[in-house]
Amino acid sequence: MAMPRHSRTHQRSGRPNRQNGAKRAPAKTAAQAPNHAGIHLLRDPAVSARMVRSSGAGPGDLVVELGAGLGALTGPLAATGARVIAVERDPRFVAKLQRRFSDDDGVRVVEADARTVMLPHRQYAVVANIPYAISTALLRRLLDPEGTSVRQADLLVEWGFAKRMTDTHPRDLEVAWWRARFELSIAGRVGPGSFRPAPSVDSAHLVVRRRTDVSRQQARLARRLLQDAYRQPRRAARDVLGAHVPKKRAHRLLTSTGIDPPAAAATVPAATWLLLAGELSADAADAGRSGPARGPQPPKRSSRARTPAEER
Ligand SMILES: C[S@@+](CC[C@H](N)C(=O)[O-])C[C@H]1O[C@@H](n2cnc3c(N)ncnc32)[C@H](O)[C@@H]1O
Repeated sequence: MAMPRHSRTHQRSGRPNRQNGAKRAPAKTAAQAPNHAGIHLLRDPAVSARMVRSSGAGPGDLVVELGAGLGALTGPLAATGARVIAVERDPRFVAKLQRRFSDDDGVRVVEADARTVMLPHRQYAVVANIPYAISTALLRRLLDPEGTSVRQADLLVEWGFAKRMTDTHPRDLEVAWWRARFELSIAGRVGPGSFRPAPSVDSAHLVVRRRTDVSRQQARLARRLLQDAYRQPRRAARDVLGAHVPKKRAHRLLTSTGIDPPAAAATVPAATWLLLAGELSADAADAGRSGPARGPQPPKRSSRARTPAEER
């Protein structure tokens, strides 16, 4: 990413808004009153250390830190020997970061909005204690299939948000689709005492890892199945799958994954649709075709749905 050591790539809006780092809940007491418009800085070095360790950052790696603040994560990240691009929107923090890391060639401070800053083309990791208000926007940005080459993201987000992202039955198609290509998991719960000032809700260390066990074709098929299932949640699972393979095959595949074929599509976990997409992808490969199987099928290998690991 060709950015100057300190580049002002985007104008700040100038509007006083809660996206400027607010951990959502308004302060209730003077002692809790947020500095810098509600920004909750990380003050627990154990949390920073866990996040940095989890990111796998090391020499030769490129890490983008979004919302670097005063550098609670930037410092430990730089200590791993990784190259760090610290993105921060607030010029007051930018100035402090620049002073703190002026002698460190491995850290580049960029004054920009994390939602629009140019992201690297080469593979990179993200580590961030991001404002709750922009969690969705950032995930959308980072996990855009066309967009970026993010390998892993370690994020501090609101606990409830992390639960929604890792739910067996994601409420939103978009989240289900992210989960077909990335593993989203909660690595730990982080209490308000880990931040200054303390927010009024718990946070989660959310880990997002690009899946290496899902082929492009499987992901494409999973998207189609998920779209159908989310758009017609009451439609029978066998009919959703039956739009892509003959009915008998759909029946067998669903049964082998423990799904009752007439069950409503909405009751099938997102992970199962991904598994089924793997089966369709294998069918297409077996048939020597590039697209999903549509017409009558050759004799089946096995009615047992293979796990993504077996697909490799
Ligand atoms: C919750 S604080 C975390 C700061 C620091 N990473 C830490 O853990 O102590 C969020 C930081 O993100 C910055 N920020 C807020 N909105 C941003 C945006 N859209 N783009 C870049 N930085 C932003 C804030 O100025 C603040 O420094």
